[in-house]
Amino acid sequence: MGRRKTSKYFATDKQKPEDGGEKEELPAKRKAKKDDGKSVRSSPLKKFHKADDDDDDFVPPSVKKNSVGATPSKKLKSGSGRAVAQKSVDIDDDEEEDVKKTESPLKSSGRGRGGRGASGAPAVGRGRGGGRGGFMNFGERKDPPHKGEKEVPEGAPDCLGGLTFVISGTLDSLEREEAEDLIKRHGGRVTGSVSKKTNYLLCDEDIAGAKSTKAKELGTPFLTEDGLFDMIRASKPMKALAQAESKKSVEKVAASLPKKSPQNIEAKSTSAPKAPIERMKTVASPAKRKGQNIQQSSLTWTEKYRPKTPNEIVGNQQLVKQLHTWLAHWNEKFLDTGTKRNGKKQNDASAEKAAILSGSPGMGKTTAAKLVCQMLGFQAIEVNASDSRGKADAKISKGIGGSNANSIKELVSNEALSANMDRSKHPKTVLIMDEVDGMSAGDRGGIADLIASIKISKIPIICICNDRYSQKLKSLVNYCSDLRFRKPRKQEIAKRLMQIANAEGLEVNEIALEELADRVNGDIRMAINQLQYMSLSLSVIKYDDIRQRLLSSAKDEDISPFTAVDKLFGFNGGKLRMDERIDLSMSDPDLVPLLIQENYINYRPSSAGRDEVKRLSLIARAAESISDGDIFNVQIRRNQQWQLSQSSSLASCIIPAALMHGQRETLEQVKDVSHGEPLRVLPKVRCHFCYFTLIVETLTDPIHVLPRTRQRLLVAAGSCAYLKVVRTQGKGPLELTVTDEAVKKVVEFMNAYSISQEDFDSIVELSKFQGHANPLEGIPPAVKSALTRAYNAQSKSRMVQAADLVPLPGMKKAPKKRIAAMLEPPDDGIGEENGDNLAENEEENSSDTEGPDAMIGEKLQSELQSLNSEGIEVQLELKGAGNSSAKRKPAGRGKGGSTSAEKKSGRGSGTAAKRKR
Ligand SMILES: Nc1ncnc2c1ncn2[C@@H]1O[C@H](COP(=O)(O)OP(=O)(O)OP(=O)(O)O)[C@@H](O)[C@H]1O
Repeated sequence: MGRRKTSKYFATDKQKPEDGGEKEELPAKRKAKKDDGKSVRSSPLKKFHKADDDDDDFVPPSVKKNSVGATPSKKLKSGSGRAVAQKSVDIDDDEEEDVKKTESPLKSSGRGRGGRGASGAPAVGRGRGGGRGGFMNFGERKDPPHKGEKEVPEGAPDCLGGLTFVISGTLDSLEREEAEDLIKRHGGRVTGSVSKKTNYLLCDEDIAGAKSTKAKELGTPFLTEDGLFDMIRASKPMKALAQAESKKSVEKVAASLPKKSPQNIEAKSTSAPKAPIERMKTVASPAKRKGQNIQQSSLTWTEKYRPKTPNEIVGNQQLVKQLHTWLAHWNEKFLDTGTKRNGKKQNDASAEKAAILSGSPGMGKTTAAKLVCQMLGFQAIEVNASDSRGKADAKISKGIGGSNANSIKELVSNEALSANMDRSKHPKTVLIMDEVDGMSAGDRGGIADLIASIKISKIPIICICNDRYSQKLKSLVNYCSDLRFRKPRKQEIAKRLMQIANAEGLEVNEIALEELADRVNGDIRMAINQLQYMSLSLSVIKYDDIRQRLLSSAKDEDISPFTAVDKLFGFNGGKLRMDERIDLSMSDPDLVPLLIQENYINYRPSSAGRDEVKRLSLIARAAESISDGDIFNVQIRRNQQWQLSQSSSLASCIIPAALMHGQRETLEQVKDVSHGEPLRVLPKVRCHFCYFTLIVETLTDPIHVLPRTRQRLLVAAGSCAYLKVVRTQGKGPLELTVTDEAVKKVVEFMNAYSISQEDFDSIVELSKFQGHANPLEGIPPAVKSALTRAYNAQSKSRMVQAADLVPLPGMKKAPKKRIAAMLEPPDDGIGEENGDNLAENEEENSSDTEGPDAMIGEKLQSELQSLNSEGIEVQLELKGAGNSSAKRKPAGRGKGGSTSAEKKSGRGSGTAAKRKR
């Protein structure tokens, strides 16, 4: 067993596992098992879907029919499904989360779910751990220990046909998504949780999670990655055999035929028995396809295969019935004026005189509405609500020939449509208002008018929308029967697609269709369109073709900034091509940099491994790059230098993500910080790293500290030089006997990292975390005041640099007025004078950006002192020369609002306006 030599999990095979040790094979019968560790054998029969299984999965008849060449029994004999070391690994049960149920990459963005990204190569963009947990849980799974070290076998195309796998834990060399692809490519099915239908639990370690417990309960055999590889490899000779057989049979048929036209032979050969392994569907011959009439073939498949009866609608049958009932009783409920009761109802505002069908696009809402109308003999008048803009004139007469909205009013109130008229002569009418959520806020009371129309309407109105929760529709839904369409299950969609493929004579694998169905996020229209598109170039569609197609079509998809960041920071972020990275970062050039800035600190870079120092240096480099991005950003925003956009996204997104991509470390909230403010700290991490995190947390608040300062502080905090000196080692310079030397060292250190006195106090304050003693305890007051004096004495040489004023080659300088505006005094007058002076100084300084100016430094000095004391953010630079100005936080970078960090660091006295400066 080669794997035992290579896998770290098998290195501990001999250790007795917690639940009873190594299992050779697992019981065939689905009875509850005791954790006695006894080896049991699995029955091959159970590996096929049973009719009485839960209906979670779509089981086409072919699955049952096909005893695929690679039967489970054979596979087991050939060494698959072998023992799995029952090693106990400390992994969350979340690890067992279903990766199958992740959102489709084609889905429109912003739902907060993890990315099954479709951008990039198979393994690319589908981040590990990017399952239902979404962005925050991203990357919680470990890397495979021998990632990419094994050759992935190529087997017969359908050698895993009819088998259902569940993947658990970390595999030896494959990412889960890669394993999933491998299985599907070979005709197997992958589901998210173990059920009676599951044939194998694919795992290389028994992490005793929910899946393995369930598998043991049901007697589902465990299969290692090597077992799977063997299984696939074993199918190769069978494939050759099967192909030979199939070839023979074709030849036989051809020989037995009188020599006729080539078309005939072709037609016959297609009807020859198929190879047992090839479980492709062929119903219509190519000849049939050719024979279809021109009119039919010119139709798009979505039109051609539009359901003809309500029963043909995929999914949501219950809602279709409800709609049918509502419409069938509409007249008697709202129109029959014979009784007093009915007359009252007509004016009842709460009556559901209209129906609203909601759900994401392409699910069949319009189709359902039309079919139900047709079934009940109603004539449907379809109006796109987003076209009928604006409020109708109160006087209907004025609307004649006027706005669309008025014509709707005319329609719904038309006497000719009322019950008094002879119904046999006037067909019943329904108004279908499509895209009611498309009425924009500027539609001058469009929705209100629609409600008014509903109230007076003498015909039923069916409203259709995508976003049921749109604010605009809040009042409308009160007047409507609320029918919310849900995404049909992928198996249902796949079944429909299979019918279409069959009718079109396409050969397509059902697993491939399920993949397509899975990826379109319930959008049947899109699935059908994709299928039609592929049929133009292929007559046999395989799993890989679908993947390929979806990957390329995903490029045109609107990707949300969250997904973009998810991908950039993901494990596979490093594998993305540069153009892909640029696309991702440009998906929202405003928000992506902010998300990068917010999150880069929360990743453990895969290139750093467990090396904390390396990690910190990467953090520092990322922060440096982000602050460079700020400089570009300022040039772009203020000076309209749009040609810098790519440089900006490179600096603020691509470089930080390239440095930091890896595993996300979720931060948790703790409330027991001495200052009473909730802070997030890394769980299970203590010692100085806590402080590091706390400091980082404070410093990552963009209002508190500007990126460049933050970066330096991060380095300081991260390397713990500061804290180590002051606290951890307990022998900081301040404890040195020679006070001057100690003070000098500390001030040098502070200067080196641009740590202001407030920052110093913040760090000291923060390091009191969780009952730790004051790090400055025991340091004599005289030393402390010597430190303050020394720090202040050196402040003359400190210069300030703002992103706004950094001259870029070939760029024009920021206008003086803007700089002055930027430095306007705080609202409450505390620093009015100071602010003005500073503004003046800045003007002067900005005109002298070409070289150092000691005078300016001196002038600024006093201003900076006072600004600092008022809590105004300035960035101090030790570089004696260069441009100088107070730096303002670039607009839009802030989290907004005042933060705990400010309070903690004693800066809470300033107003929000001041802080933003
Ligand atoms: N549930 C379904 N069953 C079968 N075919 C469907 C279904 N949903 C959509 N289709 C196919 O997609 C086409 C478009 O569907 P339809 O216009 O009804 O979707 P919709 O939900 O109204 O979309 P939108 O919200 O964009 O208007 C149909 O002609 C049909 O071919």
